[in-house]
Amino acid sequence: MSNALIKYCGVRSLEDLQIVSASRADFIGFIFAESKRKVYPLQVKQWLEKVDLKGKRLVAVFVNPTLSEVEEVLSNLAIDVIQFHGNELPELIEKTKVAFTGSIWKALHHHQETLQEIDYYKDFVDGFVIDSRIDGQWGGTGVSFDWSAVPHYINYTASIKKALLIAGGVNENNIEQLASINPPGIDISSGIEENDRKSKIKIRLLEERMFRNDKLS
Ligand SMILES: O=C(O)c1ccccc1N[C@@H]1O[C@H](COP(=O)(O)O)[C@@H](O)[C@H]1O
Repeated sequence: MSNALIKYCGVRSLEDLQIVSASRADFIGFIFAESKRKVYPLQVKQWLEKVDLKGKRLVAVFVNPTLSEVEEVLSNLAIDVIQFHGNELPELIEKTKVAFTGSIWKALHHHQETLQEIDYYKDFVDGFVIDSRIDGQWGGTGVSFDWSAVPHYINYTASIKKALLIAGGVNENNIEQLASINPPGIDISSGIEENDRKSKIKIRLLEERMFRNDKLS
């Protein structure tokens, strides 16, 4: 059984939103950055008026935004978490906190010095998303990193009392392997898509496998 929180990210249509709202996700993410998954605040606002989120929390994902881009999203949408997925500086994070009382997560790419990067950001954010490092791309790559490093991230973020989500290439075929390492959170975008749309079938398979032994525990 897994206790991991789930974030389904990269919702880019009303249909995607309806599908993930009916899932077991805890968080729903929208990409406000250059990506095939990019969405706009007013568009998302219209979708949200038509869908019951069933208590799921909303995450706004940015890549090196200006403060006014962040403010535009916050003024239109009831965002619970901001995820900074670029190389944002602590100054921007601090300015964001003036108008935002929700949680802030910093996404970092897995490499030799990611634990030092966690240290650098730890006083400014509430949690971390660890994603794969792929040249020329910030996220949404569909590529996993070497999960033998995940226990180090779990132990370190627990010791500093920060949230942790593992991202990058998670799908219905490898979810059991990742869930068995017990990360506190799992973040998925490409792995629940079919032809650039969120897939009910992939989500059902992934959740069946992730929570396979729930009834036995
Ligand atoms: O999903 C995107 O298009 C994206 C673009 C720019 C920055 C972050 C993006 N998504 C984040 O990437 C991981 C999930 O990636 P994957 O597709 O499951 O491998 C997750 O943190 C998303 O928030």
